[in-house]
Amino acid sequence: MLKQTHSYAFAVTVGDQLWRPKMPVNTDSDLVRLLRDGGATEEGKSAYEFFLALATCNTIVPLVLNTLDPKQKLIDYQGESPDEQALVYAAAAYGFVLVERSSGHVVIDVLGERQRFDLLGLHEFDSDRKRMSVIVGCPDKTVKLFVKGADSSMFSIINRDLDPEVTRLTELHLHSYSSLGLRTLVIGMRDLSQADFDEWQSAYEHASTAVFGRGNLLRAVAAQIESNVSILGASGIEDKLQKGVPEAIESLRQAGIKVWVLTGDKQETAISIGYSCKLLTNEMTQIVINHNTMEACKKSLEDAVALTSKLRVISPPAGNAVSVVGSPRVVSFALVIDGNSLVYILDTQLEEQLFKAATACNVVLCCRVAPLQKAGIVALIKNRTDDMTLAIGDGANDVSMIQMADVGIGISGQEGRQAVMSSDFSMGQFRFLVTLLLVHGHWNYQRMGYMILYNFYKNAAFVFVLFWYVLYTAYTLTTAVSEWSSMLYSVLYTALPTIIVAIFDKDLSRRTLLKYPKLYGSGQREERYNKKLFVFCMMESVWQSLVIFYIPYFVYRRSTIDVSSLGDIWLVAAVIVVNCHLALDVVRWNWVIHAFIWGTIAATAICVVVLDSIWLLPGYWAIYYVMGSGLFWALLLIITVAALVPHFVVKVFGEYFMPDDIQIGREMEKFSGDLIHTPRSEIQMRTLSRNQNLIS
Ligand SMILES: Nc1ncnc2c1ncn2[C@@H]1O[C@H](COP(=O)(O)OP(=O)(O)OP(=O)(O)O)[C@@H](O)[C@H]1O
Ligand SMILES: [Mg+2]
Repeated sequence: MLKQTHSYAFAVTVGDQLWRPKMPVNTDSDLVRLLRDGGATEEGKSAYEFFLALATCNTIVPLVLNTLDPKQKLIDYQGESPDEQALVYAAAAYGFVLVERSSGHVVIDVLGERQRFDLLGLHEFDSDRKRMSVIVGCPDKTVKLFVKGADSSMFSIINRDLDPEVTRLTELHLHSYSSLGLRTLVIGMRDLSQADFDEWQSAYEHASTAVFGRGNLLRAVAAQIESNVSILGASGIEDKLQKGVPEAIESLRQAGIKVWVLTGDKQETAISIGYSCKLLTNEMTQIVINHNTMEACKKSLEDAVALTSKLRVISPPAGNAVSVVGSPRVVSFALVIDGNSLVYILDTQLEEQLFKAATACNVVLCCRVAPLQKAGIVALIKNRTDDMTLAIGDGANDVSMIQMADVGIGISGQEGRQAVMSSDFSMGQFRFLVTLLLVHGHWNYQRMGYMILYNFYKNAAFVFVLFWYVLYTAYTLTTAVSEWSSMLYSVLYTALPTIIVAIFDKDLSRRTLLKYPKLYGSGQREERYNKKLFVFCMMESVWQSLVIFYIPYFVYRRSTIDVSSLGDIWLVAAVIVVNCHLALDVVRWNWVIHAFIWGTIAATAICVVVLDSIWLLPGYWAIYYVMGSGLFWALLLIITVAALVPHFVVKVFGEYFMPDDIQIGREMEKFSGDLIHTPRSEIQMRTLSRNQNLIS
């Protein structure tokens, strides 16, 4: 177990300079002594080779940094795997300081003595093999293979003839490390004879120069040489959770989002991390599926489905997480399933059972899964439900699932850029996901929903006005509104306010949305865009068009004004009505919205006057015939009021008698004094009808 504290155990002298690893590591004095003095004993030799393996079997690049003191330099280890960095720092602290790396060799300061090791071969780590290995030519002319990897993959390649006690003890230690939530690795070694090496070299050269299927050939060569390995030791590395992860998961779950965890880690580590991020709780019933045969997996899945449905019958559904005193206890389930079992389940007839069991559980935790299995799990949900899936991950092994999910998010961290490069959004910390979904997701949804409806409405309202006119022209499709005005209606008279409101308006503040994650449910219940709202907004546009058309029609029916003047009145009235309609729906006013809504109405008036002053156009002087009279202005006012009264009344009644969560939230914001004193649990929000899935 390697812990970082503040003591330097080792430094390297280069010329008159002192080189120190950048990260201070606390060391075990017994182990340091064993390494220094115990070269002759079996235990000392193993320890020596263990640290040599840590220093050589990696892809870390050492960088030498200057310090304020010209006599001191810091060695910074850079690499894509934070685990490898930790291990190389640990090796350095015990006297195996990686000083230099080139493509063909590494230089390691071994207990004060510089040694050059030839890198004869490197089988890179990949998440399917779950191990990596290097072939090293040592200064004493021996050739060694160092391997490190996940326990599951390492125990399958060890030399069974060697001391079984070592294996047993290693397994015991690994179990205790992973139960503490540490990420474990097993390190092994094999001495290669010249014949072994020659055989490997020719196979390796053949594979690495192959034009087709190079990856598979190289993997086969690696599998060939990575056998009969003897165990040198195991390591446990603390993988600290980022700040705010438990709180973020809690918020997401309150928002009705199902959180599933897919990790390449060992089962015990994954469960322990599940507890520390509060995804798993002691009240949960854990269903563990961890088998090596299809029959066993099938039986476990059937049992899981039966158990969840049986216990659900006697307890309320999962969505109703609020338990009332005296009511039956809410039974929540966590499904823990490992990659071995998924091999027999994904892409087979058992997939359906897995889907049933997983959706019946509150939490799903998949461990030791390969990258393609991660994508398979996302596809399991995506192909069977209408729910949206979101995958978030930080490593190269998360790329497939990020690409498979509807929304892919990459965390830019210490594990390289692959996840970020393949994602739709990238962020520095997991907790920012809450703001992305609950705040920006909510705002975007309500803006998009409203703007789609509003655009249908405003265009329909105007087109209906033109249509009513056609009824009086024997369906000849002549129009009272000039062609210029018809075109400018969409391009100028009503376009900009729509865009500005869609950018600036916010139905609720960021603070409220973050404080009450259940407000996110509005999107899941499709409250801002649905058939009912669509029909309602079409009815509004019919009503408003009737008001806009018929009031001037009846008023001027017996007058001498021509059809172009009437057309101008219809146009100006329509622009005022649809813009005032928008103004009625704006929640958060600012000067930009004011400027664009009222400015657009003013701009329309100016444009109409200018167009009617051009003697070449058909409606020349039309507006001047009517705008001089008070009747024209009174009409505009009457039309606007009459057109908007139903919208206003429905809005007021709806908000007063049937307020939805958003409206309650808005009122709370208005009386924010009360908001501060209202305990969170007293505010009842609706439960969700649909779920969304988040997979990380
Ligand atoms: N550089 C490495 N060298 C050797 N083995 C490694 C290395 N990195 C990871 N492993 C082993 O392979 C396993 C699988 O790694 P993988 O990157 O697929 O998932 P992970 O990093 O454990 O989990 P997560 O899915 O949370 O990123 C790890 O649990 C670890 O035991
Ligand atoms: Mg990883």
